[in-house]
Amino acid sequence: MEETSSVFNGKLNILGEVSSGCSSVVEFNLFKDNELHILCGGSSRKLFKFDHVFRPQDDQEAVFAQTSPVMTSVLDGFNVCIIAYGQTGTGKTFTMEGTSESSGVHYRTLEELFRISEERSCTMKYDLSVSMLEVYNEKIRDLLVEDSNHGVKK
Ligand SMILES: Nc1ncnc2c1ncn2[C@@H]1O[C@H](COP(=O)(O)OP(=O)(O)OP(=O)(O)O)[C@@H](O)[C@H]1O
Repeated sequence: MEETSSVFNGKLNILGEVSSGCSSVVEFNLFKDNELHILCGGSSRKLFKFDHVFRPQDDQEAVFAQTSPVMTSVLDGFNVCIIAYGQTGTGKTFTMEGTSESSGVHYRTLEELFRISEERSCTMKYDLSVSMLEVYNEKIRDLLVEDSNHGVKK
């Protein structure tokens, strides 16, 4: 997914994917990384505010830089949940799992958790375990067993 962007009146517009006669309906405020503008036609627009909005040029490293303090807080006793939510093809798997060249949140988090637990090994002992579940069509499936119904492990 190759995108270029341009700065226009302090707003960031996505080009690239919209080069074939279409136009982007998403606009970012360059000075506020927590705002997303949806253009609704004419001069009408809707403003959504979040804790943080990633831009098209933000890579896996940028996403992990935001999420890692939350993820690693589990080692200090906090419960953490990160949910990738969105319609099909919007990049949930890419963001969470990534590719061999560009790993996502899962791999980076595990590396970081192991790194910190090693660093603290003189004073703390951590037991790390992983479970991976998919919720699809209101059914929960254990992704770490080959066939959830028969319990055959991968
Ligand atoms: N930030 C990104 N940079 C480059 N490629 C991306 C990015 N996000 C998604 N893609 C690509 O877009 C395609 C769809 O992404 P992905 O499979 O992650 O979507 P998804 O939300 O998990 O879809 P589904 O709900 O159908 O499983 C993939 O080919 C993926 O590699």
